[in-house]
Amino acid sequence: MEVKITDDIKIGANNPCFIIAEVGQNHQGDIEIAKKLIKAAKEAGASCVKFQKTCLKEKFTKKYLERPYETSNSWGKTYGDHKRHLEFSESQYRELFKYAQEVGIPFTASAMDMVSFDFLVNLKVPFIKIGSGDSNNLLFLKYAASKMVPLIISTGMVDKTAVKTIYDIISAHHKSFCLLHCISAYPVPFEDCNLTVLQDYKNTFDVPVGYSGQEVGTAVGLAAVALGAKVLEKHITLDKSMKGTDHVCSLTPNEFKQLVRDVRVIEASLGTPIKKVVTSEIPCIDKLQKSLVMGCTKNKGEILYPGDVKIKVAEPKGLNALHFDDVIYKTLVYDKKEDEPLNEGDFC
Ligand SMILES: CC(=O)N[C@H](C=O)[C@@H](O)[C@H](O)[C@H](O)COP(=O)(O)O
Ligand SMILES: C=C(OP(=O)(O)O)C(=O)O
Repeated sequence: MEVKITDDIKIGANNPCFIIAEVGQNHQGDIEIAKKLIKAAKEAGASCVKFQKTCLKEKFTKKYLERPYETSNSWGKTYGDHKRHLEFSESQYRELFKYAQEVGIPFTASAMDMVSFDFLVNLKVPFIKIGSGDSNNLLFLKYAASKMVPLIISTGMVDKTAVKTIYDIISAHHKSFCLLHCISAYPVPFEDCNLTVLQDYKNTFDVPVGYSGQEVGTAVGLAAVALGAKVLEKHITLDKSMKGTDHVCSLTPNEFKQLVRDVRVIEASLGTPIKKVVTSEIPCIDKLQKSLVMGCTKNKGEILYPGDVKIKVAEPKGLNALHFDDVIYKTLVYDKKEDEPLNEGDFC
C-alpha cells in the first residue's frame, strides 16, 4: 500500500515513515517564530512542516467566537479574539510557503473548513491535512474527497464506525489518502493513547495508516512506528513554556531531531520476520558460541554416552552444540582426549 503524494513524496509500503512537524499555532501569531519553526523542522529532519489554516467565520459560529476565553493560554478575551491573534493571513501563508521552499522542506496545513481547503489547493501544497475537528464533518470530507488532492486525515474524537465512514467517503473518489489514529486531548494521558488501534486500522483499511500524537514526549510516537505507523505527526515548539494550548504536548527542536533519528533506527531495526543467523553475528559465533567437545578421554571404538560429551566454548570449535543428540550413543572412530572438539567423521 503506497500513496504517491508527489514525485518526491511517497507514503506507505517500504517508504520511510513520513514525519510531520506540526507547528499548528505554536508560532504565537508571530511570523518570525513561524519561520524559526520551519527551519527547526528542516534541521530536525522532519519530512514536512504543517500549519493550521482557518477561515474563522466558516469554522465557528458568531456566538462561539464571542464566547469568553479567559485561560492562561488565551490571546484575547473572547475565543474569536484569541483565534484572530493566531491566524495568519493568506499573504503571510504565501510568505511562509515560499520560506519553506527556500529552506527546502515541504509545507502544508490542515484545512479547518472549505474556504481554507480551497486556499491551500491554490497554494499548491503537496497534500492537505484534515484534522480531528472534522472527523465528523461529512460535508467537508465529501467536498475534500471530490477535489482529488492527496489527504492525510486524523481520526480523533470519533469511534471506528465513523472512521469507516471517513474511509468510504474518500475512497469513493480516490485512494490518495492516509488515516491517522489520534486521540484529541492536550496532553493525552498515556493510558488513553490506545496505540494498538493502529493494528486494527492496518487490518481494516487498504491505505497507509499513521499516528498523530498529542501525548508528552517521544516514546509513544516511536512505539507507533514499531507498530507500523507510516505517518507520524508531532507538534514542534521553540519553547514548551510559551503560552498556548499545544506547547505541553510538543517537542523542542532537539527532541524532534531525536525523534526523527530514533524513528529511522526503529525502521532499520524492524527488518525481516524470518529468524535467521545474520552476518554481524559471525564474530560472536566465532568467539562465544558453544560446541561439542569430549567430556573425558576415550578411545577409538568406545561408545559416547551422555556424560562423555560436553558443551563448551572451544578452540578449535567442534560441531554446533545443537547436534548433541546426534552424537550420543555413537562409536568413536579416533582416540579423543578430554576437551578435544567433536566433529563429523569422529564417530559412526
Ligand atoms: C482538534 C484540533 O483542532 N486540534 C489541533 C491539533 O492538534 C490543536 O492544535 C488545536 O488547534 C489547539 O489545541 C486549539 O487550542 P486553542 O483552543 O487554545 O486555540
Ligand atoms: C487537528 C489537527 O490534527 P490532529 O487531529 O491530528 O491533532 C490538525 O492537524 O489541525
